[in-house]
Amino acid sequence: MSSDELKRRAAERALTFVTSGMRLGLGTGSTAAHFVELLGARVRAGHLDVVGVPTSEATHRLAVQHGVPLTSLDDTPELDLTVDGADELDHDLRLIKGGGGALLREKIVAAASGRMVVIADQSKLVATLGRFPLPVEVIPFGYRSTALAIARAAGKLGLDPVLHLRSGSSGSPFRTDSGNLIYDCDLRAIPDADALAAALTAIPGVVEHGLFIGLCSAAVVAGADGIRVLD
Ligand SMILES: O=C[C@H](O)[C@H](O)[C@H](O)COP(=O)(O)O
Repeated sequence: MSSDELKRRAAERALTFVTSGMRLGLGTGSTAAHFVELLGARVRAGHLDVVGVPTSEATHRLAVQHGVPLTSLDDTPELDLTVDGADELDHDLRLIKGGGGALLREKIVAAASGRMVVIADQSKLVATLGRFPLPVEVIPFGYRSTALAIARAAGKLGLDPVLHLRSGSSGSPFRTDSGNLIYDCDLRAIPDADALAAALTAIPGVVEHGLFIGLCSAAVVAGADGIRVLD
């Protein structure tokens, strides 16, 4: 079974967490896109009555396309449930997110939600976070100084945070929906995610990092042998 089919199965299962009347956070990425599409089908069929807050401009467009009614955090500052993908998750439901550059809005929306459910295919579940390069969002002012501070915080000699580039472009830096830059930090393993998260948060030019700790309450993980719900 393809990884995309597994993502869709996880998304389908996550619909069982949704009930009418819920205010939902809508994640970003290929897995979350399956959820938005399936959710839209239920809404259009009259089986669910929900409102969603998208975590990116891309998800906003997708939700409109699939007929999911939208609101904003300004109008609806508290949400019931966010369903989102992840780049990695461990068995303590700590996550790396932001491979698609949406980590800032994703974290704000997750923090405003009573529950966050992550949907993923089995390949994302790891014993120790860090195989996926950790995205760190920084403001453009002084970004090279901020990169040095990130390398120091990561405590790895020779770590070279790499500026995330636009896909398929001529090498221009990727800009987030908030106009910031992303550094990808290839750490191989993050043995103490809490300490790293605190160190990154303390750097003035860092807007947010892709470590999601204490935010995710359940994960739906789809593998070839079935679906597991971790909580
Ligand atoms: O910024 C992107 C998000 O954090 C995504 O949820 C994450 O990158 C996973 O994306 P995908 O479901 O496409 O693997």
